[in-house]
Amino acid sequence: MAITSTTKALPVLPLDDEVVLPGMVVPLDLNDNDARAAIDAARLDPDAGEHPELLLVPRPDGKYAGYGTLAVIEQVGRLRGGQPVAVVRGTGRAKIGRGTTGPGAALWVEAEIRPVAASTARARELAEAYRETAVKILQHRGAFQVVDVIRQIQDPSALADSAGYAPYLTLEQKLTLLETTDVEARLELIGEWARTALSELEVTETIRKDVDESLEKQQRQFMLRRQQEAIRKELAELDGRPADEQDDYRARVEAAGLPEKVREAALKEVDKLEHGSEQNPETSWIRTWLDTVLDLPWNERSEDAYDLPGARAVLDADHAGLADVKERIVEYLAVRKRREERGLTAVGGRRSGAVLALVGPPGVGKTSLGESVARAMGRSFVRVALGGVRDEAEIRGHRRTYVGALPGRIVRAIKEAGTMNPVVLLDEVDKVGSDFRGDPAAALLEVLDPAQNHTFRDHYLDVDLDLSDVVFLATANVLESIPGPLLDRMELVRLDGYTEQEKVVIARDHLLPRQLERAGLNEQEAEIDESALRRLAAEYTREAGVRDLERSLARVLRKAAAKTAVGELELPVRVTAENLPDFLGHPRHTPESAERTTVPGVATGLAVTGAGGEVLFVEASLADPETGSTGVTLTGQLGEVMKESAQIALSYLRSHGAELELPVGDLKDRGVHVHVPAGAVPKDGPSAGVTMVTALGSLLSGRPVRAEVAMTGEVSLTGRVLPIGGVKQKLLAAQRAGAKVVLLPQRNEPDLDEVPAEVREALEIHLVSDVRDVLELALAPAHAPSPVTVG
Ligand SMILES: Nc1ncnc2c1ncn2[C@@H]1O[C@H](COP(=O)(O)OP(=O)(O)OP(=O)(O)O)[C@@H](O)[C@H]1O
Repeated sequence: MAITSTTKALPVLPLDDEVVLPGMVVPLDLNDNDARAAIDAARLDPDAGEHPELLLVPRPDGKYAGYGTLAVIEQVGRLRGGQPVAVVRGTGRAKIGRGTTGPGAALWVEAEIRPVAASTARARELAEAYRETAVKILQHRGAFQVVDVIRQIQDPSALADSAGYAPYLTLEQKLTLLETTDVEARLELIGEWARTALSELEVTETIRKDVDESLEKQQRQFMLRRQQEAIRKELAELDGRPADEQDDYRARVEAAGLPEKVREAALKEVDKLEHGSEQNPETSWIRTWLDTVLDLPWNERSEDAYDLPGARAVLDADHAGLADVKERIVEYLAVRKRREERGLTAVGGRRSGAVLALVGPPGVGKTSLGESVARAMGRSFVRVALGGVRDEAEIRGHRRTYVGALPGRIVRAIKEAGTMNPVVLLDEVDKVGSDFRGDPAAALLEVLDPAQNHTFRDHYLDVDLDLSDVVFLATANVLESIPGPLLDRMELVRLDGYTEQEKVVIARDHLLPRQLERAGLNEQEAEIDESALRRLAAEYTREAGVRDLERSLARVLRKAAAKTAVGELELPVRVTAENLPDFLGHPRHTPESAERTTVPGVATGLAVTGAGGEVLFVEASLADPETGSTGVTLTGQLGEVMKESAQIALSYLRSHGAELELPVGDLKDRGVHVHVPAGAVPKDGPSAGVTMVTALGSLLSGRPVRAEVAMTGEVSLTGRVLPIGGVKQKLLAAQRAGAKVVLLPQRNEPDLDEVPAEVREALEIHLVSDVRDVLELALAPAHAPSPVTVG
């Protein structure tokens, strides 16, 4: 029932949510009433040939569009599931005319078929531009088969209509394409929309890529870290090491509560670790470093618990005697406490009182006093041995780039202490040397300087360490050997040594109980009475401190234990002065002055060495006249100053010998030999002056030196006796050595106050200012036999 060649009556298939353009092939669900009615109607059309036609008309929002797509039914059948479908193919555009009638239940309209105009050059141009854009879009989406299809479409109009499949077009846009019958106009529209779509696609693509990349990096890092961890664990297991959380440095650093700067530095190293391979040698350095950092007690502080009477009680409990030393320590604590209470900070040129230095011979309790201070303050205690340290790196560590680099002793001490505010005892600061490896004393200075030590930097650690809460104490044997700048920072407390009585008390109250315990004996089983202790101190040991005394006690107790074990003795054991040789053999230290000074030319001097006070003997003899030398020969490891003393002594006797009625003529044509046997090498000093003069005077006069006399003092060229140091140590030594008379420079009189009364009473002390008096007092009367017996 054709109306015109270009107008056809056709059944309408309304499309509510799609637009089908010419050229498209679409399936239609025949369960839909409208669809089935239209398909049925088309097939009922008597004019319909092999391929019945119908009109697909968009009906957005329930309103029919003005144009529809002419379509042929390609196939009607059922899907595998039994669902009835028809496949239709769009073949052209038609404008919808007035309604008409036809078979079936469908709506029939008259459709004006719009023929496709012949393509123009402009249309082809637009078509190519569009094709390019469309291909790009398809390539973006990875629809490569569709790309082939698009490339094969020749007709510009058909190409434009292929956009019906494009997912980026809205229904509205597709409808517009349907209604735009002009091919060029349609290509312009679709070209424009496609370009917009493409650029949108490209932008989203870039964004996605960016996002992907960073996401990917994070994910990859995460994954790699996990893998690395797994590998490390496996390696650890293969090596038989436990694979624990110790390996998770990141977590450990995060959990450690490090100071911010330290945390940053540590995380940087963790990063390196996580990016490095297990084989990289740096990896093990980094781990060691991280372990060191994590081992430091960054947040640990012990609560200061010192009240001053309490502190004094602790000091008293740990040490016998030392009243003045304890007082100084308590004062020091009092000042410290007051400063802390006032919140006084280190800054501001505070210099004195920073470091308490305990100076004295070995075994007088310097180290154990340090421990007591820590106990009194309720702090942890560490000892840093500085003896023989010559390398700055010992104090401050090696840079990490060194093979086998380690942190310095200060950092190690803090680690050992386990708190940031321990008492650190710098032991033997006088034995710190310096050489080409830098100056350890300079590093120590920085450690001790309150203005600098809150940001102490160890070369290895390389992060600031706050040492301002550390209490530093120092010990030294010899004051003079402490490097000057360090000495400047120190408040000195001298421990000169103990008298015999003090040693007895220390032994009874402290050393003996400790040694009994070590020997596994109790007080009932073994008793060492005071007479034995006194003899131990006097005849078995000769020292300023009590170290040998403690060792001797230990030996006595070991012997006692052994003797009881073999049945030689029965418990309880009682050790007295009399039976002491049964345990220790004969005493080793008997007074030797008597035998040494029997010949003229030997005098007993007093000196201070690193071990405390000592007696020393100066021996003089005249050289053979044949040698022709008239000078002085010195032997016995004498220092420069001692040599000068000998020269001065000689000069003095040459010029004043006659007044002293000494036959100094001998000195004119005969050389003199002065020898100081190096029993204990005294430290260099001028205090042997009087001893040298006495030895020479004795030699020239033939009068021996009185055995019970010991002396010390510098001599000037005019024969004046000048003051010397170490009076207390020297007097203690004189008493230990069994001297009865001591000659001291007059100007040292004030120093006698420090000397324990016990010692002053035991010795006959003469204060002299002229060397004549020395000779007078020291030389035995002329032509009289020297008194050989000593009290
Ligand atoms: N006054 C004292 N009271 C009780 N014990 C003491 C006293 N003096 C020293 N001692 C004990 O003597 C021993 C030696 O002391 P310590 O090791 O502290 O000596 P030191 O002066 O530090 O020696 P060094 O300079 O060689 O380190 C320690 O066991 C210490 O407890």
